[in-house]
Amino acid sequence: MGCHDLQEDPKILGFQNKVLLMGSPNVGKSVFFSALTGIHVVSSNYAGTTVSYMEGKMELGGRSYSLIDVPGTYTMSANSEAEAIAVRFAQSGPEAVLFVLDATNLEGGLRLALELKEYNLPTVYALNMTDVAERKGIHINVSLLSQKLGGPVIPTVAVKKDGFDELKTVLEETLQKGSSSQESSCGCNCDCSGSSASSFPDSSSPSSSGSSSSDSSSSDSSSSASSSNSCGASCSDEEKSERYVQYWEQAKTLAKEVTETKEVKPGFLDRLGDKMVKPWPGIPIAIFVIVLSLGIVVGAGKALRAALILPLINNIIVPFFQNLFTSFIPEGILLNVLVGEYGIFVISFEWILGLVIPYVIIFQFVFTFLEDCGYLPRISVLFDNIMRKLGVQGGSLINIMLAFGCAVPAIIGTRSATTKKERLMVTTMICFSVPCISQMSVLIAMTSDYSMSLFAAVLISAFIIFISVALLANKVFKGKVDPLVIEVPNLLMPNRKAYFKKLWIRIKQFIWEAEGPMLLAVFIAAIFKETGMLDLLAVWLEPFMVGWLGLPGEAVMALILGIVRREMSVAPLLMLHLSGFQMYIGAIISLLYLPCLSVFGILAKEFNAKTAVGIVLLTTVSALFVGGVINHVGSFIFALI
Ligand SMILES: Nc1nc2c(ncn2[C@@H]2O[C@H](COP(=O)(O)OP(=O)(O)OP(=O)(O)O)[C@@H](O)[C@H]2O)c(=O)[nH]1
Ligand SMILES: [Mg+2]
Repeated sequence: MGCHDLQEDPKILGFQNKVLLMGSPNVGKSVFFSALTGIHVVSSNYAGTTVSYMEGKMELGGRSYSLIDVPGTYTMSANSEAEAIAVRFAQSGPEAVLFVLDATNLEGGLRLALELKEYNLPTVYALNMTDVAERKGIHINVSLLSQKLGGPVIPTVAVKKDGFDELKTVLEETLQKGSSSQESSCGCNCDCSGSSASSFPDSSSPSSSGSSSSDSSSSDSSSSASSSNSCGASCSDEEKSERYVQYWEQAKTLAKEVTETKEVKPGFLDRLGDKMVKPWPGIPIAIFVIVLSLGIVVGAGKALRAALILPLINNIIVPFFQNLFTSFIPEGILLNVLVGEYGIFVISFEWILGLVIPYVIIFQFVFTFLEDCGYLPRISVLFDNIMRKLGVQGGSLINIMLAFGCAVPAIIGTRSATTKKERLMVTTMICFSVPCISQMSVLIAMTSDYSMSLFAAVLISAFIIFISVALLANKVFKGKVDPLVIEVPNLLMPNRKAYFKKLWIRIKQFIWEAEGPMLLAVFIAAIFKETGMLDLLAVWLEPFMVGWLGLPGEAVMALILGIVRREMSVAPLLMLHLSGFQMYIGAIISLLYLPCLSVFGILAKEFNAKTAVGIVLLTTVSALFVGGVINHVGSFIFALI
């Protein structure tokens, strides 16, 4: 069964000498991956950071292996797309598994470890987070655990690479042994009758068997009625849930047997972490954290811009290029395209370096900290009830928060959603009403330079739009939303080195990925303005722009550039000396307006072209409709007072 399904997945089968990094979500797999392959992948302190797999080369004992960072899973029953990938890899004939256990939550990891034993794969266990376990007074009897699991167990602190030398040696030995004894490449070896418990050495005879001890003659797909591609999923639903309960029971017993917990007074972080998930004082703390984060981004971004970046642009960079080009290019269109009002060498600095970069950098500082300390899942738990009323789980808040950074990883992150409805709902909410930080930066500059209350009005409106979109989408999308299953991680002080590395990678990635499209938008703007095309278009579209939206005709530039990048749907408005009310209309249109080209691409890839086109049409129409309605209602009210 399983092996047949894999033929459809040549990419997964294609990797040579696979070693799988597996385990529950948020146990540190990606930190192992980065350390063992030298490839940096994002790791964050919440479940579901890795939703697709990563492959990297790892050298051990003179041989090269493909190390695969498999998405974290709670079970092998393929409940989400991320779990389905894990199942497919387990069935793809890997040479070995490096299974990461979290020492502070052994039971959950063991449940999955026992289930994975059905696949008969040579396995090395890394008992990670032993630093946090120690802080909590948790002591684990490593040799007993190793006996019970029938495979080597190595204690580690991944963020400090503690235990890695031993881990590599043991993994190398296991791989050598495995390559001489491995027979089958499809290890699926489960027994729906419940005797799969035999894959777990009996606790009364701890040393009796190893990871390859399970009964290889037990049933395979022939016993199955189901067509799912998971080993365990070949059983009927009833059998599956029986097996699930069985594994829980075994994991619970085993965890109890090997764990000794000393009473230690919980430290400050543990106490704070517990308090943060209770409505009191969790909700006031959450409001404080959100307001403080916003305050830091707005305040520090504005300060950085005013004190450093604007003087640099206005006094040094732009005059330099103006002098340079005027010295050898005669007055005319070419000079204007380069250094005129909308010149490429003027607005690329003013918009990209002056408006976007300062806020993006500070946002990443704050967000990466919240991500790595483990606060985001706490917000998810806290607001689960409210989010559920809107039609999604609290857990989806993590992806929604991620979208403030950029919608692209957030939409990819929705792969961890357990139902199609949840995925569609969250994606729609992100596309319609969550501004990315680039767009926010320009909104902050545009509205707060005018008045802080205008900025507050835009934020409140964005919140109302968010709720309305969710309620509407909840009616439109049929299906169910599963209850929240989220593991609240330990509250950690982020590891300084890992934090700065991730920050640097994110900023570099932003500049690398956003720079091209931003420059393209700047180029289009310069050509449109300086060749007179903008004026023509402005006259042509005047009835719509002025009559319906209440904006000057030239504001059409914002609508054109907004197709390329979201922040460019606001930046051109800065040049137009708008009134406060017009700025508000422009801000709301930009909030609702179509997502940028990259988002369009990812929607087409993750869903299909129809969904992508549908979202683009709906966002555009609703932005222009709502903008016009605000203009007319507002003008009517102003006329009355
Ligand atoms: N204190 C401490 N933190 C760790 C250790 N190992 C990993 N972490 C942190 O734990 C968090 C989770 O690590 P990840 O590597 O993202 O976990 P993952 O298993 O890849 O998670 P998913 O991709 O969600 O399945 C990160 O914030 C890491 O920095 C450790 O041994 N000690
Ligand atoms: Mg990961």
